[in-house]
Amino acid sequence: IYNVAFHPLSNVPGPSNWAASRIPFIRCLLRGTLVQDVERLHRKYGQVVRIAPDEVTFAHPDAWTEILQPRPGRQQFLKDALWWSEPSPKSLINAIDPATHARIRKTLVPAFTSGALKAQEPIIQRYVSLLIERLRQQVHAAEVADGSTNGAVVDIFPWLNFTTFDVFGDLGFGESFNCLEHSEYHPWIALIFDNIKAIAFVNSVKFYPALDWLLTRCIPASLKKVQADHFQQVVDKVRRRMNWEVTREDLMFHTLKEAKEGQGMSLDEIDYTFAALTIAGSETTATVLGGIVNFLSADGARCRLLSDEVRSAFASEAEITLSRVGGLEYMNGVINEGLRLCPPVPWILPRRVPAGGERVCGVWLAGGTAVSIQQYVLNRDPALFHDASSFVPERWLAGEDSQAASPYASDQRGAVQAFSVGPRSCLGKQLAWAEMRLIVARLVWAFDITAAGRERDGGGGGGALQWEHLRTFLLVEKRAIAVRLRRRQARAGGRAEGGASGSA
Ligand code: HEM
Repeated sequence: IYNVAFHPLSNVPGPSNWAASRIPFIRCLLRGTLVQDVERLHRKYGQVVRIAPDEVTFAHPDAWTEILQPRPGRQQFLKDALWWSEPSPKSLINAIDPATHARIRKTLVPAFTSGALKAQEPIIQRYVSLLIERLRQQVHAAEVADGSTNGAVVDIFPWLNFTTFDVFGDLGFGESFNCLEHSEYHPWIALIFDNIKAIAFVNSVKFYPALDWLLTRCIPASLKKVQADHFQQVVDKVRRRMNWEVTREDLMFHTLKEAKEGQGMSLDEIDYTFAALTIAGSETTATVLGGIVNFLSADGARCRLLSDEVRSAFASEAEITLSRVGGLEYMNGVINEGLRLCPPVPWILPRRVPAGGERVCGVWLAGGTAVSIQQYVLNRDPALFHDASSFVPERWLAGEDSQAASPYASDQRGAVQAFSVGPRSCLGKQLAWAEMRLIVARLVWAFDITAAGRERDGGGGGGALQWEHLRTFLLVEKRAIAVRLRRRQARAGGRAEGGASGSA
């Protein structure tokens, strides 16, 4: 009764059972449906909703700057210790203290500049070429088997994951995970999603400190062992990388250089940071790519627009380089639309309102209140985007926001911040864009892509897979995206693949 009627947050809109206890939140978190359930609450109660006794969540464009962007005269909203605290030592991602975070981030920044990315391009290209080669082999094998030219049906999600993990393995540790080489998940990677799911479960226990001790002891020994083995593999990789005299400037180069000089990160911090980076730098990019392929495969007209743009921009596959793909306007629209509808971090985990309280999006909140941002919900808000749940790359094209006649003129493009903003925003944004551009361009250069099957429960959304049905356990759970890949066919005035040089 106190939480609902007398608590300082009792004036914030929201369902009374969520305001009364954490239980509805935890139930949805453990079911993996929190994002969809909170979306229903936002549509009913508005852009600011109380989703727990001490948490208010925002699907409001101003929340990005008001919560995450430090401003003069205002204290910073720090990451909520409940989600990011011990037992692990500090890493870039879980460091809460701004000075610790800034020290770790400063060490890593040189590895993520445009100059560094240029030097990393040959490594990224190598794995994108291997991806295309493996997919071509599948098409060839299927066509030989059934004596047709119908191509092959492929679940594309694992292949995208293989590529982003192999790229990160090479860039981060100097050794690929060899997923593409062996056409299967490295056993360590196969466990990552279970590990993330486990974190969601463990965190739900932390809401009840009195039970925490007991429930933590209920976590099966086998799960604890999986987590320990997982981490040990990163430690082994870091140690191997440290013993190599590598001159190329990969992601660990500057970190190790500073560590040798007794600066930057401690060994523990390096281990934990690179363990977190392996997931942050691979799962995320693969999710957006999966979303893009899913939507395009179900929309022949838009897929053709994209492949026409790519195929007419380059005379050969070898010409598809980072410096040249950046200028493809329709492709940029496709990727932006993928980031809008399929954000791999669908909700930004809570920050705490600083002591003394602050106003956020017009609502006064007491110090210590947890505040989170629902970017999946925000990006699909019909009040902010015309035809909000449809995949429409055109909304991002130059001029659409200034032509009064365009249905997308009033779209709030700035509300989409898939990489977040402020000092904790994504460090790998440029690397992610580079991978997405090269992979999307090379896929539509090489193949005509169509959806191979649609979910039987169908209805709305578009794509072989209904994105709205995917569960979230901090990150988005992956399900099969069955697409038919055919070697590209010549269109009027165009070239068939035989005319393209530089095969992978
Ligand atoms: C499309 C791909 C990606 C998206 C949409 C994305 C999104 C995000 C978001 C939303 C955050 C902030 C999370 C929070 O504040 O709770 C974040 C943080 C981060 N991301 Fe990404 N990410 C992507 C790819 C990558 C890649 C490729 C890397 C590196 C290899 C990377 C490294 C990081 C790191 C290190 C942080 C933590 C930064 C800090 O706390 O200072 N991400 N990312």
